[in-house]
Amino acid sequence: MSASIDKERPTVPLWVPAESTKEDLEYADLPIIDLSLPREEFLAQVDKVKHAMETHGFLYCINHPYSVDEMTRVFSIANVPFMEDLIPFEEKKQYEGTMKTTGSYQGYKLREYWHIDKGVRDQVEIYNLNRDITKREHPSGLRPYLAEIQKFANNNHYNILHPILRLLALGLDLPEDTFVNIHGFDRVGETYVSSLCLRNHAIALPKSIRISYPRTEDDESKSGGVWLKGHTDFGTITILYSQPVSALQILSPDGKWRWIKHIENALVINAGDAMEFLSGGVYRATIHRVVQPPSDQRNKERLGVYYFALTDDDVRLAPLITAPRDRRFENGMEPTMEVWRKERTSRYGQSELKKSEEAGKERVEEEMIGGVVVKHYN
Ligand SMILES: O=C(O)CCC(=O)C(=O)O
Ligand SMILES: [Fe+2]
Repeated sequence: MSASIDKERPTVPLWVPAESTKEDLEYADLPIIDLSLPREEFLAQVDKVKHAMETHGFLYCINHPYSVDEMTRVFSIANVPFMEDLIPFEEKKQYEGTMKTTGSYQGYKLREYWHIDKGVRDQVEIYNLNRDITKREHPSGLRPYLAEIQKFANNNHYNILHPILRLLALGLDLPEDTFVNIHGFDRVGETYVSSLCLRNHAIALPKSIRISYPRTEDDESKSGGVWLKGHTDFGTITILYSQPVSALQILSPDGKWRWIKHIENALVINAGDAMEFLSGGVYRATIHRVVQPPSDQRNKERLGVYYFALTDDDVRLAPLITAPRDRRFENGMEPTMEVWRKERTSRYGQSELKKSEEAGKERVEEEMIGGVVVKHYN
């Protein structure tokens, strides 16, 4: 719904997404889960979810509670943190996150904070809010929309995350609410509502401020067109609202990178480290990355909306099943969610990485976190 139709909501500059690519890309073939089915039919999708999470670690969900028009409004609000005429750079600096010192991801991640490869730094801007939006103050330009963002967080938590967690628990023959019980909305923890903006062209704004976030051809070639290095997410489940600028790729079990196809108003769901640990390695935290879009979308802005779910901070990331396939930590040595997220957050894109010594894996870099090898892929 355009802001002007709804009289009760504050107006917001309309976000107009790019058109989908016409290029014939090699897409990952992922199953689709329907969130709108009645309970019995919904739960009958368990085998499909289990298989997807065991192999790809990714799947799509359709029929989530927000309509296409409501999502246009959400994307428009998600773009506000990146609009320099609403939130100038000086104010952004004031709300910059303290990832490195506190391991918390709330606030801005400004451009060029991460190292990608060969001295090339990222051009990605992120604004993260805790699911409880009152935890921190937000830039003035975003304040008119906070009630809607809070509603969006609640909706993600109860109407998307929890139903998926039920299927994932049943897929491990655990009681249905096993994962739901450790993802309390009101518990201490850091699930994030996140918007992420990758601008790859110069835009002219009023007041003749020119903001240009282009990557030079030299940067593109040094980093092999990688905008966000291959990584696993560190939480349990990531909910990503499908958007039309193709750039997300997953590393398939056969070692090939495949593109994620845009499906109108669908969600792309993936498992992260914490889900892999809790499921004893049954569900895979799949490596994914963001690369330069296909040629017909190269000059388009790319705006993403996400809900990054983590368990409650005090949960120990030990396998919940009696016969784990894979144990990443020694029995009893598993970190809590709080320790894992802080370590991962403070080190991501900052720490020294070591080139992998495995043959044929020269583009893989590694670091040790809590006794576990974390890999980064270019
Ligand atoms: O923007 C995307 O498509 C994925 C971003 C991502 O992987 C992340 O922020 O963890
Ligand atoms: Fe990710």
